[in-house]
Amino acid sequence: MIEEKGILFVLSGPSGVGKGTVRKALFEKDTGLKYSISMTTRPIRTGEREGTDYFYRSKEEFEKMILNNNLLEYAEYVGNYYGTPRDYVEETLEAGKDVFLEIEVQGALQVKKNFPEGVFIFLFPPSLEELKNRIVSRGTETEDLVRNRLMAAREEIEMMDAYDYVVVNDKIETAVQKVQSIVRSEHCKRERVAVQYKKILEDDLA
Ligand SMILES: Nc1nc2c(ncn2[C@@H]2O[C@H](COP(=O)(O)OP(=O)(O)O)[C@@H](O)[C@H]2O)c(=O)[nH]1
Ligand SMILES: Nc1ncnc2c1ncn2[C@@H]1O[C@H](COP(=O)(O)OP(=O)(O)O)[C@@H](O)[C@H]1O
Repeated sequence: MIEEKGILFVLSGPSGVGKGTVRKALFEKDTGLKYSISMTTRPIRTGEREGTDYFYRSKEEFEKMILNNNLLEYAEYVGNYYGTPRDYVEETLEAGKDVFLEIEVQGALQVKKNFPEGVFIFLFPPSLEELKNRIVSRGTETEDLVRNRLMAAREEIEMMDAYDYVVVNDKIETAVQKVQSIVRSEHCKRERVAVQYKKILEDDLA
């Protein structure tokens, strides 16, 4: 019996494309995926909870974690740090469970260096116009920041080639279904490898 490790799935894409929205809808379904809760220095928002949405830490605590190599990746994003705790990801994968990260593009590219066997999904806006509408309608950004985010989005979109899959986030439910299909299809790939390996062992014994 071969011990199967879990699969690391990474959902990423430009700010405002709908990563958080798609991830939340995905986790309402029974996928068996384990969500890796990130560490951040940004202030907690009303309705959020420590240890559910994020682990909220001071800048000093976060920088200590960087120095101790406790983060699989981290990025500075709009003045705050965000990072993925290394132990949770490694231990969960080791236990044979799949891990799901929802992170911005710089972080996803760092993960790809450490975990090239991960499955990288790029969430793509239906158009730049719609991306702008989503950033504006969320109402969290000033006009200048909206412009900065759109400029950053153009650069982020250029990174798309580094990803295994691209999902257009037109209708939320369709995008979620596509991500679910990717998860299922990756399971089938692993199963195929496992079956082939088993067959080789049996052939050797025959
Ligand atoms: N690199 C990295 N990005 C993260 C992490 N956790 C969340 N993010 C990203 O940080 C960005 C800002 O997240 P947040 O402050 O929750 O705001 P919102 O998602 O824009 O409402 C989003 O693009 C998240 O996907 C992480 O652990 N690492
Ligand atoms: N498929 C979609 N259609 C319309 N609006 C969407 C869709 N997905 C997300 N949104 C909206 O776009 C805004 C940005 O979504 P959010 O999940 O915060 O993006 P991100 O996490 O990528 O920054 C939110 O107001 C959200 O409700």
